[in-house]
Amino acid sequence: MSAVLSQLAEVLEARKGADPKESYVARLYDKGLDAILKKIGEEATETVIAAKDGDRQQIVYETADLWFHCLVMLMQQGIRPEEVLSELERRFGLSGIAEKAARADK
Ligand SMILES: N=c1c2ncn([C@@H]3O[C@H](COP(=O)(O)OP(=O)(O)OP(=O)(O)O)[C@@H](O)[C@H]3O)c2ncn1[C@@H]1O[C@H](COP(=O)(O)O)[C@@H](O)[C@H]1O
Repeated sequence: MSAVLSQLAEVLEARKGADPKESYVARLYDKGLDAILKKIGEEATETVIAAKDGDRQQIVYETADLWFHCLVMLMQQGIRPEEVLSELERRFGLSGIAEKAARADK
């Protein structure tokens, strides 16, 4: 999971120097932050609609679109996905659940 995000982040970083005519991501960077944020808003709405409809396949598809556009925003802001994953790990650690799970494994 984190490997996919890291590898995709590398591709998104490389797209900063790509031709907007040939790359969707380069086109988004070229349009700027507002265009990226607009896509996040649209994909979030589409995810909500898919969940309300209870359409399992569509929920997965739209959530992937939402996560992807959030990743584009992070990279545009110079933030690596690992920073977000570390924050989630930190919260998980704080909750004590990780520790309990590790003890149960022994
Ligand atoms: N994971 C994705 C990915 N997920 C979604 N999308 C694009 O996000 C858009 C989703 O928007 P919509 O559903 O609203 O569809 P749309 O009407 O075509 O969108 P707009 O043109 O209106 O923005 C589509 O154009 C999808 O192709 C993605 N585009 C690219 N990637 C990855 O990013 C990498 C770099 O992409 P390029 O920059 O195109 O080479 C690729 O190798 C892929 O792995």
